[in-house]
Amino acid sequence: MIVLETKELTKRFGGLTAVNAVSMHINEGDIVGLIGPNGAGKTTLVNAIAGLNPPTSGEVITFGQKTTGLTPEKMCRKGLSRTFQIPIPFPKMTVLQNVMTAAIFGNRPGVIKDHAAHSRKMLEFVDFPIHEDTVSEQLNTVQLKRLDLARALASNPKLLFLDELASGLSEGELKDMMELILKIRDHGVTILMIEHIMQLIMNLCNRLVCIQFGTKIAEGTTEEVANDPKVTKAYLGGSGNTEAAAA
Ligand SMILES: Nc1ncnc2c1ncn2[C@@H]1O[C@H](COP(=O)(O)OP(=O)(O)OP(=O)(O)O)[C@@H](O)[C@H]1O
Repeated sequence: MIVLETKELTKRFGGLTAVNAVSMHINEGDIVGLIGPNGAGKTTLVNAIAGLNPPTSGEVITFGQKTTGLTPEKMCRKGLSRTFQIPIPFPKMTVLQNVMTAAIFGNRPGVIKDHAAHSRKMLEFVDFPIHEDTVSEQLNTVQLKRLDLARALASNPKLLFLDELASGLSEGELKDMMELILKIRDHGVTILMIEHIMQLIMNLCNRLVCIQFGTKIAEGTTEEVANDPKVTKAYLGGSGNTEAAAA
C-alpha cells in the first residue's frame, strides 16, 4: 500500500526552483532514503510535504488523502512526524517536558491518558542516556538527536521523516542509531530518511529516491539507484563509486 505520494511537486523561492516537479512514492513498511548532493533540495522537498514550507504547485497525497499545503500540526495529526537536521528543543525545558509537549500537542485530545508516562516510554524506547530532568540546553549532539526522535515518536506517527539523524555521530553511535531506526520500522512506522552516510543508506533502506538540482534523477530499489550512472555522476561529476562519494 502506498502511504505517501507526491505528484509534480514544485517549490520555488523567488527565482530559484529548489524542488522541480518531483513525483515519488513511499510504500507502507519502507525505509526510503532520500539522497542527493548538498543543496539538491532534499530538505525543501520534505518541508513541502510536511507543511513547513508549502509547495508552489503539485500534489501531496498522504494515506490516500490529498494533504497538499496542510500545516505541520495538521500533518502531525494525520500521522506524519519528523526530526530536524539541527534539533532545537525548548532550551529551558527539561528532557521530559520537551517530550510531553510533543505528546500533548501531537495527539488528539484524550488519545493519551497519561502524557508523562507516555513520554517516559518514548525516552526509554530511544534509549535516552541521561536523566529526564536534565535541562535541554545542556544536551550534547547525541542526546539532542535522541530527544528529537523521542519527540517525533510521541505523536504516534505512522510515517516518520528523519533529516540527517546520524550526522555528527561516531562509528559506535551510528551502529546504535541504525538498530534504533530498524526498531522503529519494526513497530509499524514507515520511514523516509534524508541521509548522506552511505553505510546507513545501504544497510537500512529498501528503496532510494535521488534528486539533483531539485529534480528527481532516480527512484527504485537501493541497488538499482546506487548503481545508476546518473546517481554516480551526480555525486562525482563523472564515473566512479557512489559509496566513496557519499561516505
Ligand atoms: N527558505 C529558503 N529561501 C531561499 N532559498 C532556500 C530556502 N531554503 C532552501 N533554499 C535553497 O534551496 C536549495 C535546496 O536547499 P535544501 O536545503 O533543500 O537542499 P538539501 O538537499 O537539503 O541540502 P543539504 O544536503 O546540504 O542539507 C538550495 O539552493 C538552498 O539554498
